[in-house]
Amino acid sequence: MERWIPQNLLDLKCIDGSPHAMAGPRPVVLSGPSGAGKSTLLKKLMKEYDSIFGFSVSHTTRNPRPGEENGKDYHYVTRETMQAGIDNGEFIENAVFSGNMYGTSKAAVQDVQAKNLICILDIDMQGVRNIKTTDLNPIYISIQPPSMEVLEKRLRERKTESEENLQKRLNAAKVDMQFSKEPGVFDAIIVNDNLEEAYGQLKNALLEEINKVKKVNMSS
Ligand SMILES: Nc1nc2c(ncn2[C@@H]2O[C@H](COP(=O)(O)OP(=O)(O)O)[C@@H](O)[C@H]2O)c(=O)[nH]1
Ligand SMILES: Nc1ncnc2c1ncn2[C@@H]1O[C@H](COP(=O)(O)OP(=O)(O)O)[C@@H](O)[C@H]1O
Repeated sequence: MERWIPQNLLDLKCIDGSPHAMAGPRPVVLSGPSGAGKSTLLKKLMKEYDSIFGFSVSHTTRNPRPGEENGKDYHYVTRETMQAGIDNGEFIENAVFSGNMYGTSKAAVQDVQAKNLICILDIDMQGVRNIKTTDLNPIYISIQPPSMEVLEKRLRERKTESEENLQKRLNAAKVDMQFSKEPGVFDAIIVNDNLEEAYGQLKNALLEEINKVKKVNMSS
């Protein structure tokens, strides 16, 4: 078994032991406004391809929603714990969204890559900007709602947010929708109107990486 000492981000690619090898398939970043359907789509993907994709479990200071599990949806932590982890260099990126801290720890990505799975990150646009300064080299996919009106309706019907939080998310969504139009930021932009169609587009965007993993799995 290869001993792993994560010293810097480069090591995240070195699960086969070779220092600069593009060992596994590329990770996948899903971004887009809160309520656009990122969780819904990635859960569908992980259900259909459970031996191919693994979720990078972020840390957050927000409270768990009913049905969410610590360690599965997020690692729920206090601000003090999160800040200590950041100060200690344990995070690849971190951001404040709607008043709460969120971040991807090195361990979250490492856990998935150590299983030779494609690591999926669900992160906001600050996370996208920050990941772009690292050498993680993921495929960037933006999930967008068909309109602000539909987004608001879906967020309200999800019934997870207070009115104040909902407004914060809608304001952030406007900025996010502009950001997604910046050329070169995303490899694919998927408008989640009809869920099945959006899911089909997502699978299509990831087909090459899915096939890479299938090939490796078949030969091992
Ligand atoms: N930068 C960054 N953003 C994250 C991370 N985890 C989640 N987010 C983003 O934080 C935002 C709020 O997430 P959440 O509270 O789960 O609400 P939801 O997106 O409405 O379900 C979303 O845009 C997520 O993509 C992370 O580790 N880093
Ligand atoms: N294509 C769709 N049509 C209708 N409702 C959808 C669609 N995609 C997602 N939803 C619903 O919209 C809400 C927001 O989706 P969610 O996956 O939680 O978004 P995000 O993770 O981007 O915040 C959820 O209640 C979800 O069931």
